[in-house]
Amino acid sequence: MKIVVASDHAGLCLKKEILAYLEARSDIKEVIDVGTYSEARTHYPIYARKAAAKVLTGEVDKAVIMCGTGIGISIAANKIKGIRACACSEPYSAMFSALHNNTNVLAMGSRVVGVELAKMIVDHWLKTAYEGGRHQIRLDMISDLENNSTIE
Ligand SMILES: O=C[C@H](O)[C@H](O)[C@H](O)COP(=O)(O)O
Repeated sequence: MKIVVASDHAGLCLKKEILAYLEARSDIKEVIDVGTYSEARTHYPIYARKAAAKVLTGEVDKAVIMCGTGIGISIAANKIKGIRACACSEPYSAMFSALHNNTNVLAMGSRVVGVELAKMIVDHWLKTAYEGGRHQIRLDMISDLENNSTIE
């Protein structure tokens, strides 16, 4: 499996920890870090977009993205067609986002979760496969929203 990681300045410290954690795992073939690389204040949509691009081109399988809360960067990622991002601060939601929603992006907040909890969230997310079945009609409905998002 290949993973891209990304963060703004606020998520940088957690991203460094998660990057090292993923690189140490034997089941992860490659981890790509698309920034940010310094603590200089920046803007999370830039990094949501960079990570999403890697997922959508198929260069990587999934993305783990971080900002202060995980909220802004997940909102940005979810604006990109084909991205299903979840912002998680506990493992249960991460696991069910994979099982039911086939999420391809996991967002976390470095000002919200500690490093060990974040690793546990990543573990549960990565080890859980999409269940398909009844959930696919809902994902198809989400795709319809992406293609026709004007609400009358
Ligand atoms: O949802 C937004 C993120 O948490 C940002 O990381 C946060 O807003 C950045 O805040 P600041 O510019 O005050 O570091």
